[in-house]
Amino acid sequence: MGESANGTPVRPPPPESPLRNSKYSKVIVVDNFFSGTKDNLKRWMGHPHFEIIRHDVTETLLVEVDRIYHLACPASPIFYKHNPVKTIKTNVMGTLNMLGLAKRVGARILLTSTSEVYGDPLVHPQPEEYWGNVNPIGVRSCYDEGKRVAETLMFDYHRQHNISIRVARIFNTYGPRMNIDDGRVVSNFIAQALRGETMTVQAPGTQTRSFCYVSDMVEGLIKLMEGPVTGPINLGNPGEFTMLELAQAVQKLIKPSARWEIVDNTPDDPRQRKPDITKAKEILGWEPKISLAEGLPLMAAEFKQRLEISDKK
Ligand SMILES: NC(=O)c1ccc[n+]([C@@H]2O[C@H](COP(=O)([O-])OP(=O)(O)OC[C@H]3O[C@@H](n4cnc5c(N)ncnc54)[C@H](O)[C@@H]3O)[C@@H](O)[C@H]2O)c1
Ligand SMILES: O=c1ccn([C@@H]2O[C@H](COP(=O)(O)OP(=O)(O)O[C@H]3OC[C@@H](O)[C@H](O)[C@H]3O)[C@@H](O)[C@H]2O)c(=O)[nH]1
Repeated sequence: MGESANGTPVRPPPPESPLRNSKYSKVIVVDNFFSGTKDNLKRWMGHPHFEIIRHDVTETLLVEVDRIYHLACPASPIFYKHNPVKTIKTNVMGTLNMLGLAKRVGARILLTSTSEVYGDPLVHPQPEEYWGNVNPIGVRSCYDEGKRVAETLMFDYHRQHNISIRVARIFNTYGPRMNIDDGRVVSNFIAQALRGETMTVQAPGTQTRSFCYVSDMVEGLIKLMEGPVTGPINLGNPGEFTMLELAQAVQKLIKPSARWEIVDNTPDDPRQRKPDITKAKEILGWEPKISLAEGLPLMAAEFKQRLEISDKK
């Protein structure tokens, strides 16, 4: 038995499934398309080892798999606050169903938890040992308390049923193919600047976030899934920026004449956030490679294409 980051023993992987022995990996995407879109999957459609199932994870799912990346959840604050009861159901019942599936087929399961489990953190930067500062009855609770329960379920299934688990605590991640109207800050600022709209900096503007480019995140998730520890492990880019600094970076990149205004914020917005990624570096040999200055232009170029904005405009 190996030892995990938090001292929880890691059980040996379940017996080899027939899928593990096949020459190629097969991927089954399960999504109810609440905030996602099939457009992002077009290039894989028709591939013999790729399949999509329209399914809501709050319902039971019967498939044969040996790895489960459990990402399904509304993730943008405007989406998760839109139907908070559904958000918490997705976190609780969705995670229970995915754990039930993992138990039935002997699969390893990875949960994409979040930096939001640290709430409005009183420790900075945030290490995995920090228990957080979360409002249990606020407008964000459906998401942050939901993810905290999802983590609890993961570890209870691990201890009680010997399920092989991995828990990633993801910090703000961005990149091409995000929903243009997703509502999160990087996509908002880029879309607003490209459309010639005023960027909406929510008050006070001095709150900080650390932004990780999507390809770095995917690499981190795969390393965690195939690595030796259960986690929880922070995955994120430690570069820390205020929202005003982000607006300035987008202005410099897209249009010097782009403007921003300070608008009202919603309650319980964390004032600071930055991952301590010592564990990810030491245990997984992972750290992000793409800085915000490198990632923003890649995202802006793809947003331009989708918004059909030419460089001459
Ligand atoms: N991007 C980030 O900054 C970030 C940070 C921390 C954690 N996460 C987590 O990573 C995961 C992916 O986030 P994302 O940023 O790619 O968001 P996203 O909205 O692009 O992806 C979430 C996906 O889950 C699907 N979904 C939602 N509810 C579902 C349900 N009940 N059944 C089936 N599918 C459902 C959506 O349709 C969408 O395709 C989420 O679990 C999120 O909480 C993301
Ligand atoms: O238009 C906007 C949108 C957001 N913001 C600010 O930008 C900061 C980041 O907001 P986002 O909505 O992008 O994301 P948050 O950091 O609040 O939450 C995210 O955290 C990690 C994940 O789990 C989720 O993807 C999401 O909950 C906040 O301080 C918010 O007030 C703006 O200034 N303007």
